[in-house]
Amino acid sequence: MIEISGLTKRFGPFVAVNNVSFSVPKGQVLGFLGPNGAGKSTSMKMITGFLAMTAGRVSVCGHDVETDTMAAQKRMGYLPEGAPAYGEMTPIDFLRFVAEIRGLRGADAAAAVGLAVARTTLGPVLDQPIDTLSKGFKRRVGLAQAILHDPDVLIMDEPTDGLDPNQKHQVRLLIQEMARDKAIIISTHILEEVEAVCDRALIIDRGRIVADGTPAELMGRSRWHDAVTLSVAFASPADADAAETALRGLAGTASVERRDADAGLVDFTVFAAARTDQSTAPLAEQVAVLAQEKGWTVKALYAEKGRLDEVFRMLTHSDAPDAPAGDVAAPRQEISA
Ligand SMILES: Nc1ncnc2c1ncn2[C@@H]1O[C@H](COP(=O)(O)OP(=O)(O)OP(=O)(O)O)[C@@H](O)[C@H]1O
Repeated sequence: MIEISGLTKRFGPFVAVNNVSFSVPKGQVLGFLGPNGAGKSTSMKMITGFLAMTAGRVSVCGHDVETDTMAAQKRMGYLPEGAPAYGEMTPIDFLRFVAEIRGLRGADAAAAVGLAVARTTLGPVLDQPIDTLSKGFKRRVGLAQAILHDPDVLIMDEPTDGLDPNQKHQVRLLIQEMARDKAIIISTHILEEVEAVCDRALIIDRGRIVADGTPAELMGRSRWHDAVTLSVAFASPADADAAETALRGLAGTASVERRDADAGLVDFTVFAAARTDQSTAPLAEQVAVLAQEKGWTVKALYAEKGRLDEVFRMLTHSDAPDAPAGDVAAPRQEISA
């Protein structure tokens, strides 16, 4: 439903988005991750046709965003960053206005506005000027206008920004519910959100894609992937030393960290070696079997899927200094009408 190839944006000599290509099929929620200034909002503005691209091509439901902008925008809902414009309007007037420009009339418009209001629980503030609303309600007005015409494609720039935990949960449920028959791109800084709602994540850094995979695949790149932490009570320090040696000797172990607590309680974190042979037992199982064989008094044991924040830090930079002007996709040839 969304096809993007070679998407590039320069601001003077600065390259904000650098030769980005990906596609999103129906039914997929794609998470767009990256540090501040990575190029997420700029990409979303180009995908939705609100910012001219320097090079590349974007097609939405078969419509070229640059040459067939209106048709592409009809199929899209867009939640930009920040609050909706027209702050002096009330949410109900704003949504009726959006329904009208989306071509909805009469009962269809009323039904669409009613459904969007219900889905974003805007009922209590419908008659209050948007400027006077809390950040969370402003965000929900933006969300309501994006979903109003039930678009096939939804592009949402930090949809849960400014929402309290209950509202975040509600919006994530709404995204999951809508995902079945839409292609959705969301940008977010909240890594739990990626695990909660995204089927796939793209990490973008300094305008380039640096990772593309399911949340599980990305977590698989973490040092913490399959790591096992266990707390064991030992009668003597010598027993703890022997246990550490045994843990280090397991086939699946890459390394072991040890933290001695009071009263003979020791925490071990056993990091997993890359599992090349799938017929060997997972590390958690190897550790559990060892603990049972040795008769350790295990107080707690858990395995981790991996840590997305660690993968994010590994792949991205915390700042976005000026990118070099070279090494950029060639500008697209002008297409004559
Ligand atoms: N109109 C503009 N003129 C010059 N530079 C711009 C313009 N718009 C964006 N940029 C620059 O492009 C880079 C990417 O910005 P963008 O807003 O896309 O980042 P982002 O990934 O959305 O960041 P954030 O997470 O902070 O929202 C930034 O360095 C930004 O300063």
